Amino acid sequence: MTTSLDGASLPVLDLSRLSSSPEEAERFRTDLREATHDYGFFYLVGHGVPQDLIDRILRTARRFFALPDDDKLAIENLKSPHFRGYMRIGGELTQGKVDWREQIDIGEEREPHPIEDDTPDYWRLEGPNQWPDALPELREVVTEWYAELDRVSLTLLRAWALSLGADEHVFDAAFQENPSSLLKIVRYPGKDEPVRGQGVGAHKDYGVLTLLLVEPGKGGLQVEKDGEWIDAPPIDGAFVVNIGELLEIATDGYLKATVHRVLSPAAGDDRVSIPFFYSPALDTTIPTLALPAELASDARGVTRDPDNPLFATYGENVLKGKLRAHPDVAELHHSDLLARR
Ligand SMILES: O=C(O)CCC(=O)C(=O)O
Ligand SMILES: [Fe+2]
Repeated sequence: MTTSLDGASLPVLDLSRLSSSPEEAERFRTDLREATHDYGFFYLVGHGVPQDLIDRILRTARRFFALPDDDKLAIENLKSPHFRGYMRIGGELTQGKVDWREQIDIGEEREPHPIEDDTPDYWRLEGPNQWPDALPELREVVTEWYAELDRVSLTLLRAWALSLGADEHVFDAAFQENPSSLLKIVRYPGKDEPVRGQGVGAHKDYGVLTLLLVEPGKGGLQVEKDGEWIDAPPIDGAFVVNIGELLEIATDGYLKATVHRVLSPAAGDDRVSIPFFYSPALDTTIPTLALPAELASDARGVTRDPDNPLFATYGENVLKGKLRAHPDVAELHHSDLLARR
């Protein structure tokens, strides 16, 4: 069974069960499948990411946001055609409304992809990061974070594959060469308002799976379930994990990319969170799994929303999201794309 912890509103799964007996590993995989079929969200413990690294990345995040504006704006995302770098409060839209958060977006460190006439548009997302000169340790800790979270993510992805009756390695190829994972380090400032407003608006994540770290004690994340919002406060030492649109596509809706949002903290408070979006190469078209009959009968089909078309090619799906969320970067660097779309 899934562990239950006081106050946990979502299933809690212990990843170390996978390295216990084969029977226990099998039970873990069933729990994983059920949690992501029913909720699309769960808490992950037993993941093996050192607490010291968790503390260090949270501390470094706080130091980054405490830098003078000039240091942060030196790496503003408006300077990057690849949507990388620091975004000031008000720079982002979800469902056409302003998100009340500042953040730094960091991707895989690459050279810009060569662009010719027939190059698919999404290759524009590939390129270098912008790192803050004023905080060199950010790059060090983020590099370690990527290595740890890649490991946890691949372990989860293989467990999903097995639990869905597929080959354990069915998704491996897409993640081995040129993965395009993305890390956001986010701060939600407090706001004085009668009803808690939009920290980040209701959305689904674009990719495969998200590992979210939230500062202890900082609520605000809400997850949609049967038309209601469930609070998902952080549990010390646990990640909040959710699946993205690509796994919904891969399973014809058997697994669910669940809508979630963050409410702004109250005035005088703020909240730091660090979502890691584990993602394949931009030109990956995610394979559709042939589910065993007993699961296939529970597949709900992929969500059809005219305001949010889902694309099976990851680059298309993420470019859709970036152009929509960061219209200022899009206008500045990709006006030709906007005109064409
Ligand atoms: O900050 C959080 O807790 C969640 C952020 C999120 O959902 C996102 O950036 O996609
Ligand atoms: Fe999200």
